[in-house]
Amino acid sequence: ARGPVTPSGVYKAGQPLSFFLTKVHGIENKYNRFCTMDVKDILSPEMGNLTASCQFNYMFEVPWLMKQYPQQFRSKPLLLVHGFKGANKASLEADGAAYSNIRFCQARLDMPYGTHHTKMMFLLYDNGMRVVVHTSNMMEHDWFQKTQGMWISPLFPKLSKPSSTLGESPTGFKRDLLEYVGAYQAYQLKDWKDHIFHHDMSSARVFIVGSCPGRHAGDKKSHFGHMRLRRLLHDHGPEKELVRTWPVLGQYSSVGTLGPAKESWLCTEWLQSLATVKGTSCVPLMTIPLQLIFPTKDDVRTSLEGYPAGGSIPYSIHVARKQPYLHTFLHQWRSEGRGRSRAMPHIKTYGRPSPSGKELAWFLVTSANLSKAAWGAMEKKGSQLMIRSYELGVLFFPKFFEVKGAFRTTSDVDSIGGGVFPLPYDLPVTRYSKGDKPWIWDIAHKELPDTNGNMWCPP
Ligand SMILES: O=C(O)CCC(=O)Nc1ccc(C(=O)O)c(C(=O)O)c1
Repeated sequence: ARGPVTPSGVYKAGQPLSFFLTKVHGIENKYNRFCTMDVKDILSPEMGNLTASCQFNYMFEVPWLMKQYPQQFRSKPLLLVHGFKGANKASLEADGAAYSNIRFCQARLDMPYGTHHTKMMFLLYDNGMRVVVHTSNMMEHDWFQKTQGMWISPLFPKLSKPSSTLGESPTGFKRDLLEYVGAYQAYQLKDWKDHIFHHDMSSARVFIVGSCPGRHAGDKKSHFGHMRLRRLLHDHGPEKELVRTWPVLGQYSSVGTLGPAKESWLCTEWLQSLATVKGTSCVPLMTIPLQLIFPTKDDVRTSLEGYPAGGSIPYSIHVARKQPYLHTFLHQWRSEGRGRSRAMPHIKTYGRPSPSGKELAWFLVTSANLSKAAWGAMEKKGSQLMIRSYELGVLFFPKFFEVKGAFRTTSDVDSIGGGVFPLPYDLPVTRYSKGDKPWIWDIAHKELPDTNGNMWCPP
């Protein structure tokens, strides 16, 4: 099947879920034809006549980023929202100084060890606005041979006058996006808050799941991080009976320190949130299979990029050796259906698949890795949630896409379409083989050469 080939054709074919993977260079065309978009496709005039944009991200290669915009859009106002301080901030601002249309907003990071991880685009057109929530840094390597994900909003039409209530979606998208942007308390974001006020976002069918640094207590405790996900699953999640034996799935590209035992945070507080079902979080956690997908050393070694792919999978030996229990939950990166087994994951996704993997009760694509910094950790006997980083994701529930019960899924590119959820990887998952080790970026890997015939000798 030839399938759509223009950016707007591919975008339309991906509706209404609008969940895309980035184009992977160097693989067969068929794997880049459906539900895939490249950065230049997102910024194409076919998606709208751009008048201004805002890029929230962690890492920016400014000259490369400017070249991704069509020539006629390169002079439009561009705001870069980052979390850099000191020399890194000075270096980024120096890169931007060459472009008179670029302005900066430094996100405040008051908690130690926090990062501005959120990856989001605001695209303002002459006839509306679009929001993109994704997982790629604004640098060439992130859009070349990795598996990355994105949700691209519908075109939100302009309202005749600004409103915080008009233009609200069934999922509260406009209110939640405004709350997230408001959390920066940054004057440079005022114009973009006004643009959000000025647009009709009623067609958004996903929920915002964000994190922002701070100690969130009272009713704010459920506005961010894993407690936000717990609240949304409680209000809109699957029926307890449907998913009683279904695993909780986590897939990510980095891991923080999670504590000395699985009971410290992973299989208590965090799993409690992800295992929440409609109406209750009181589920017997011991009965819930936890399946974590994280690339093995060999997945990285034999990947399209070879060992250098591991430069974006920053799992440190100092963290890994403190938590050997984590390795009992690990599964390989497999994406035969999407042609991406060798395109290492920088995408982060979480969900509730059936044991066969043919059904899915909910799905989250987000910037959040498996870390307390990203998801938050309870303090003061669970009265407050402490989050260190900015993160952003969008959550898909079947009922908001007129699907009864669970999504039917596929990772086979030939059966994408018709309301089936296009998975980034193959389900059911594949356990680590005997002898498989998780990828660790700060130790040498010299037993076997990678795709390019090189070894990995970190400094
Ligand atoms: O912070 C932690 O939990 C441990 C260290 C770490 O994970 N750092 C990091 C920084 C930037 C990015 C990014 O690419 O934005 C990513 C990522 O996305 O994997 C990860």
